[in-house]
Amino acid sequence: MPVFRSLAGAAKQVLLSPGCSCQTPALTVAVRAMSWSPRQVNTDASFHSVSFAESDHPRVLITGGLGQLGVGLANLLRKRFGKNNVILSDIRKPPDQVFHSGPFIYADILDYKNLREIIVNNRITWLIHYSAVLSAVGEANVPLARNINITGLHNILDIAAEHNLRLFVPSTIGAFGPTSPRNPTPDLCVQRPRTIYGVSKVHAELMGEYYHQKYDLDFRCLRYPGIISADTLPGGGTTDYAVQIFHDAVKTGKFECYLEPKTKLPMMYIQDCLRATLEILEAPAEQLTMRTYNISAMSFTPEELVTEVRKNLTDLKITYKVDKVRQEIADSWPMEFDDSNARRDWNWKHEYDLPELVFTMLNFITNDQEMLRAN
Ligand SMILES: NC(=O)c1ccc[n+]([C@@H]2O[C@H](COP(=O)([O-])OP(=O)(O)OC[C@H]3O[C@@H](n4cnc5c(N)ncnc54)[C@H](O)[C@@H]3O)[C@@H](O)[C@H]2O)c1
Ligand SMILES: C[C@@H](O)[C@H](N)C(=O)O
Repeated sequence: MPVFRSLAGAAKQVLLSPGCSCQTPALTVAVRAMSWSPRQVNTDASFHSVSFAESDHPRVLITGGLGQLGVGLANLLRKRFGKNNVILSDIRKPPDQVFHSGPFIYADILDYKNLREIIVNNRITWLIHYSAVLSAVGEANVPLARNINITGLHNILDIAAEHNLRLFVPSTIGAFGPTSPRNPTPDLCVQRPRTIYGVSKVHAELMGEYYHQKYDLDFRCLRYPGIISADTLPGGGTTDYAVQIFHDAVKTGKFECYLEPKTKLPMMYIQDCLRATLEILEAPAEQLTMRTYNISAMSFTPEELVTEVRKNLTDLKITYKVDKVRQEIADSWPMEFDDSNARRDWNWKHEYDLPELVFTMLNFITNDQEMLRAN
């Protein structure tokens, strides 16, 4: 299903998901009141209840793991740390193949007690917080985005501080806005985003850095560009067109783009994104001069992407039907991302550029289609 064509539906689906305690404004308030009470975050508290030898493999929990990025990250981390040391979680039912590929658990980030139980019972040492409502769905449902991206994040920060966890929270190019320098956008500059998604991600960056400085929380954060993957669909963002084009090109030979042809945005192939995530998580603390880094691989416009796809699928037909909301968002985001600090501090290097990305995506989706036809 083309995710970007049914944002209202997607927002509704998250709202109505079993276990998601965010159905009405009244409930929202109740959740906030309840989830505050069990916390013992004060300056005298001893958060560091259990410590693990450095040589031990980390025990990892990934929240929001059934979205575009979580399953791929779990696969990568399981190869490195062992299948049973990486627990994938979400509030949705996992597909069979995910359920059978390693530990999966129900975890609602709005339920602090449930989170604490999972962290304690599974002796979690690294928390990777992927649950979020992305930019376009967030604009369609601000209360939901505020609840998941801000209230949920507060639970995550407190639980991580309380249990001395290494915490990774991704941020985004969407954490910048129209008054930020856009070409290129450095790590440190004006950040006045105009979406609830962007506002919540700036909040996450600042809160994480504050907890690091105040409570010694091992907070690590990367600002991801738009991520492109072949086997998982994006969850309702502004950059989703750059995934959908490959599926439509292979299946139907045509694609309708909701952004203008000259809209330039930073993008990255999923494998680079997940490898960067593992690298920042493993980087020795003394190498990190900052706790929030831009990472970058390539920038392109729809027009440039189409030109590259047509080198492989010459008959691809493109039409443009601009979506006002997403166009406005894209016009306020970085065009080129300056990631020189990541390259200097922990040796970040991307592997996929535009031709490599297009080749890999088309290959994957074409093979997938052929296998489907054969079965
Ligand atoms: N995909 C991208 O292009 C991109 C770019 C920049 C940053 N990011 C960030 O990376 C992270 C992962 O992105 P993604 O694309 O996989 O997101 P996604 O939208 O595909 O998935 C988010 C997941 O969060 C889950 N979720 C919703 N409410 C929840 C709750 N109450 N408790 C637990 N889980 C809940 C959803 O079920 C969903 O599976 C997000 O924080 C996102 O902001 C993604
Ligand atoms: C860029 C990113 O955060 C996400 N893909 C979105 O468009 O919302």
